[in-house]
Amino acid sequence: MKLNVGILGGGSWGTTVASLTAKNNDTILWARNKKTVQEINEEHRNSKYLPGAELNKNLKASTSIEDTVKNADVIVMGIPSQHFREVLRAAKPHIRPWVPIVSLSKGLELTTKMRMTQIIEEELPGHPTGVLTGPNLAKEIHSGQAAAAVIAMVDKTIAKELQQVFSTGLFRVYTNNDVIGCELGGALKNIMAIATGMGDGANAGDNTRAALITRGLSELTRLGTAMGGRRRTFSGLAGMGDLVATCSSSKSRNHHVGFEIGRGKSLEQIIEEMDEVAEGVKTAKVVMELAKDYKVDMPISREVYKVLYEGNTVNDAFRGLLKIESGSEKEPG
Ligand SMILES: NC(=O)C1=CN([C@@H]2O[C@H](COP(=O)(O)OP(=O)(O)OC[C@H]3O[C@@H](n4cnc5c(N)ncnc54)[C@H](OP(=O)(O)O)[C@@H]3O)[C@@H](O)[C@H]2O)C=CC1
Ligand SMILES: O=C(CO)COP(=O)(O)O
Repeated sequence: MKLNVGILGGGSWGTTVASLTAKNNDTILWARNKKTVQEINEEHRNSKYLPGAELNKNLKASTSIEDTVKNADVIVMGIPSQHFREVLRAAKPHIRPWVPIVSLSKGLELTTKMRMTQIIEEELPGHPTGVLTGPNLAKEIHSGQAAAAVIAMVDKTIAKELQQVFSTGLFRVYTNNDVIGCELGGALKNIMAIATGMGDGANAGDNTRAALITRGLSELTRLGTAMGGRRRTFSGLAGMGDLVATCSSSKSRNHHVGFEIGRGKSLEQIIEEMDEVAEGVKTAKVVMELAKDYKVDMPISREVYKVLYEGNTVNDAFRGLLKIESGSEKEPG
């Protein structure tokens, strides 16, 4: 069945997902930047975020939130987490009552510690909500490389319908009804990507990266399950899958932040030089509070936080991790 899809956010991921859904559905992408909208409509490109990528010719873009969402059968939010709520509020008066809202974002709101689907439920109660997540580096999907993702929704029937909307030949979408776990997997792995980036930038080696990924998985599983996610979810695409892709890829913005820190640059300079979002930088702050709230030990996240915000060096971080007594791998998390 062909649906009307309204996607908010013309960055690298919002544009990528819009180009995928435009293959089989009528899709409108909202971007606030007029030049981006004009370029998508006239040249089928978004050169700011996806240089060199050719977008689906059926994709239409608009600077009007109202026009993007008013006839939509599903709304997709590709807005970075710290701006998610303000854009959703702007769209709210124009959204029909029953329409499902799917988040693409992998972060937590700094001021409230909320997940994006919690924000949707708070701002638009009664709408089915979900998240599309997984190991999905936008630039690879544009180069025609195969990838798998998860659509997580509590309502299995809607999840199955949306599975069809997002799936294309090379983009394979699975369903999952653990929204909390899927959403937390995507947000928490970004901190681990900063950690492995730091190691890679400082030439720490492949063994170190593997140790960080593996212990990172146990760390994010510990917090994720304490917050209500299912353990099994963290070993799936939204957990381990995304963790492995992001922690080992120079295409990841979070890995890039860590890498440049590992090479000696300051966080301020790195952010200044970046045009795209690295969600893990803010998520690291939220996670320190969540770790306290849920009484969960998060040693890797803590060391990343200290480097980002307390002036510690990458060497301090690795020394800090090595000082911790190594327990048994059999223990929970
Ligand atoms: N890129 C990827 O590979 C993937 C990203 N994600 C997640 O998707 C989410 C979106 O990221 P991504 O597309 O990569 O981000 P980008 O940094 O590529 O783009 C950000 C987009 O958000 C817009 N934006 C920023 N601030 C505001 C605001 N205050 N109001 C309205 N629009 C705003 C930008 O508009 P403007 O250009 O006008 O500034 C731009 O369109 C993130 O949470 C990310 O973690 C998930 C999977 C893969
Ligand atoms: O989430 C992503 C891939 O799944 C994208 O990661 P970055 O935001 O670090 O680029």
